Amino acid sequence: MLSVSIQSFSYASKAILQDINFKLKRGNHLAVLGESGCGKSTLLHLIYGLLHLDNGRIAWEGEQLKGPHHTLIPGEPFMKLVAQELNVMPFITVRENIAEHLPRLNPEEESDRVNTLLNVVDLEAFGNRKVINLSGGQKQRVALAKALAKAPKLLLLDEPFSSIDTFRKNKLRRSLFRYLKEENISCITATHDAEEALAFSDELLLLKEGKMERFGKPETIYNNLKTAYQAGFFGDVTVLPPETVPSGDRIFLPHQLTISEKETKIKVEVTTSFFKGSHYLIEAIYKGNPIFFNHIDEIETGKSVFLTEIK
Ligand SMILES: Nc1ncnc2c1ncn2[C@@H]1O[C@H](COP(=O)(O)OP(=O)(O)OP(=O)(O)O)[C@@H](O)[C@H]1O
Repeated sequence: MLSVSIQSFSYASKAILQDINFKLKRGNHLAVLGESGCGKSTLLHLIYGLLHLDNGRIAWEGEQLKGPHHTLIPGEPFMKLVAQELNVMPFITVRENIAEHLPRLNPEEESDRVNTLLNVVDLEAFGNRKVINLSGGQKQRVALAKALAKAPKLLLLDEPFSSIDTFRKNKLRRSLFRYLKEENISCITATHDAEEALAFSDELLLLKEGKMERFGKPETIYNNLKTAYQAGFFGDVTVLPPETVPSGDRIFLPHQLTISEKETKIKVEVTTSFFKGSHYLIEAIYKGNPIFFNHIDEIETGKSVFLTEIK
């Protein structure tokens, strides 16, 4: 179990993180979601032990982590951090990179281990290629495999899929998170990608300006979004005055509103239809404010329709 309790952390005099408290069970995956600059990387660096925490306590299996003032080489040995600046060696092969820190006692075992990891990151065809000749996304995958080589207990991922195309990203995420579950490796991912956070995490931490906005199960948070800021992570937000909706819920994501055949209190005028593949996102105007809902077809600009909430 990882236990994080940060009263405050500042660079110089500027407070970056405040009152962050959570626990993460062994083998569970936490996604940290927040705007750029809200402190996601700082949180990972504090946990990893690159930054010193004066006001707070970070513990693993009940034991406090001492931080950089007490260790010669920054970083706890049982953790790995895959950061935005990749820790890969360009002039050696993918296999050599992954095997770099393995104990080299049994060549056959080592080779099997490298093969397993090449499979997890879908780089089997590139094992003997020098890293310098790989794309940015392929380098990110080498860095991931390298971080997993010595079987860490906790993996910290800072935007690990940022350079990877959608097709590969989905495949890689499924394969990586399945592997982490099988191996009982805890993982914390800093991300801007709400879809990824919902699909692959056991716990979700929403950060707002360095403070904990929400912490909990993704389903619980998503089904009970309390503010427009929280909802904004997951799509275009509509805020309606309470008198317009019988349930009294005022914050809506586009899938929660639909066209009503009957007259309702929410009469809107359509301004734009955005093609989303499986449906259209419709932007409309309600009493001078934008309102968003999903619809199967495009709707003519200027058309008036009535909306109702989907229960
Ligand atoms: N070494 C540093 N010295 C001073 N301020 C810093 C330092 N590193 C980061 N900051 C500031 O701390 C804040 C949080 O930065 P951090 O990198 O943790 O954010 P982030 O949420 O990871 O952002 P992004 O999503 O853009 O990577 C930012 O305002 C940043 O400018």
